[in-house]
Amino acid sequence: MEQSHLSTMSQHDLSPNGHSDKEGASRLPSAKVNPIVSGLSKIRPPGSISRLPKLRLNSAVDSSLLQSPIHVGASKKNAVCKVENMHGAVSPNSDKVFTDEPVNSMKLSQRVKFSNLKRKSSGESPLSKKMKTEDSRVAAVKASISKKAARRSIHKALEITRKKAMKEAVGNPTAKKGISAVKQPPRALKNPALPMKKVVNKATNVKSQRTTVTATLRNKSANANSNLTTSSKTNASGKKTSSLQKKSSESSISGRGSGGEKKTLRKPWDLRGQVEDLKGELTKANEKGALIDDILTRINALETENKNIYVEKKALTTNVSKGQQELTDLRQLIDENEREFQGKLHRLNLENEDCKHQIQVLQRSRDDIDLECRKLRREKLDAGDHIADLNRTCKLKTDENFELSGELKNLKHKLQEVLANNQRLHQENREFEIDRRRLLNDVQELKGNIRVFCRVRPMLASEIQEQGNIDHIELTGKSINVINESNKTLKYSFDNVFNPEVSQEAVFEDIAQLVQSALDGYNVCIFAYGQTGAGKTYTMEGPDDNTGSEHEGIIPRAMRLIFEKGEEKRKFDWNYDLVVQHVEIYREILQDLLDPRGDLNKKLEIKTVTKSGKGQSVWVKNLSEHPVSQFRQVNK
Ligand SMILES: Nc1ncnc2c1ncn2[C@@H]1O[C@H](COP(=O)(O)OP(=O)(O)OP(=O)(O)O)[C@@H](O)[C@H]1O
Repeated sequence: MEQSHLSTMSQHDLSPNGHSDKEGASRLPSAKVNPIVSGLSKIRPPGSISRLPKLRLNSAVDSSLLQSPIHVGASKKNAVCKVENMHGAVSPNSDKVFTDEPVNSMKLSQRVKFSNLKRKSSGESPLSKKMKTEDSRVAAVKASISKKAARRSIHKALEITRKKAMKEAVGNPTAKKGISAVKQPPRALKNPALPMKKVVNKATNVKSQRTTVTATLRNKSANANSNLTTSSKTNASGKKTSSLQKKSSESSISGRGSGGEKKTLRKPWDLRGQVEDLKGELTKANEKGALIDDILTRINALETENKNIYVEKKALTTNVSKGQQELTDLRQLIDENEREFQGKLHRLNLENEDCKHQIQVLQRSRDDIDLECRKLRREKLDAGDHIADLNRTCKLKTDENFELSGELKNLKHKLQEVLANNQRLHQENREFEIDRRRLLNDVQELKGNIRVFCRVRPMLASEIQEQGNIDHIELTGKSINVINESNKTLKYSFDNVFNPEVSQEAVFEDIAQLVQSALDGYNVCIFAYGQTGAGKTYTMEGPDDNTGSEHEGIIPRAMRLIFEKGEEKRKFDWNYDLVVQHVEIYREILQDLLDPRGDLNKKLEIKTVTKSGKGQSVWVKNLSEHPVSQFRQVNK
């Protein structure tokens, strides 16, 4: 039954909020296994001994003592404490010290965090080292309160207390009052939650009561009932003391001891027996007092330890807060770094894809280049063969060139001779040209500067149909014989007479010399005269319909000859600039036929300019000029 009570109390004490919370206990399995850690983890401020938790000891306390609600005091070092069996939830097989002090939930949660941090951390952090140190200290404290050590301390204290009590009992005559005081339980001891300072005060009262009991034993003559009555007057506990005294008396009559043992009923006159009983109780009280002294000593040690742990835990808490803040900062930094890393990773993946694509393109290009290289190597081999052939050919050509160089030298020499000869011929040609011009001009002058040709056109089909053949005109060389109506022959002589069968080319042969005279720098005028339909237009220009170059008239043929003669003269360093003017005189009115504006009202005037030594030059004022360099420009 004691053990089951212990288990229940342990679970309740370890709840995070200090109440009977099984759920809270279940969340803290480690606290269940080692409850002293939780009790010590609740750090008290230095000097607050009144709030220290009550300690529960293990089987070092006698079972009868635990069952009996006897409160005793011990005088060792004037330290007083109490032990109650009602809270002595100590396991007989356990060396652990328990406390019913509510455990601070925050501290426990912090401890759980420490454990979590310790588990999460792969290395040995300073916090985990501190926790390990704390656990080792707790283990040391538990070991110090081992069963054997407690028994030795209790026996020693009881021995000392017994001797002191016997000495005082012999010399104290007022023992009768103390008997009732011994039986009187202090009010503070009924309340397990009383502060430790009050417990100490009550224990001081118990000490004085124990001294009184010793005095009573020394007298050996006091009446138990009367003593019990008298002690109620001197006891500071008042009414409660009287009630306890009555309980003690009844207990004595009923014959059962406080430890549940069966006691022998003492007769009222059996003072010796009663003294023996009191001695036994005194012995037990002394044992309890020694035990209390030992416990107080350990309490002081634990308080000191508690203070140190408090300071350490405060420092650890500060360090943990800093560590948590650092951990939070590190996590934020890790998150930022992770986001940045993810962004960089994404960019790198994209770049990687681009690189892969570029690599594929480059690989294809490399394959193409390899193919091209193989092709070029083959071409190189072919080119090598070709170069060899070319070298051979070049060598042959070099030899040939050497031979040709000799020939070239000879040719150059000949060329020099030809050039000299050409120069000579050129000079001769110039002289010949001058002679030719002079002779041509003489011929033209001999022929006459004004020459008249007569051209008889053939009869048209319509004329033949209307008039038939004409037989009254006879052509004889350079004259025409006309038989008039009186049958008289009239002879007309000309520089030349062209019969109807003479072609345009034949007519132009005589005209061509005049063109040469014009190119030689002489003024030439060719015009046709005759009645309507005589054939002037045909002779000068050609037929209306384009029937071919053989029917071209004098003007186109003269123009072609001018350009041809000009090109020939260029070979002999002659340069000609040709301009064209085209004017029509109709009814004494001049008309510019090449006027680009087509101004028919433009007034043209024939002017004559006298040049010194060159006679007169005729020109038409306001007549447009058109430079030409090719025949097709004028044959439109
Ligand atoms: N030598 C020729 N051979 C063949 N046909 C010719 C010859 N001369 C003129 N004719 C023809 O005679 C016709 C009249 O000729 P053309 O128009 O040249 O006369 P014209 O003197 O210019 O007349 P007009 O003064 O009225 O202009 C034309 O049909 C032309 O083809």
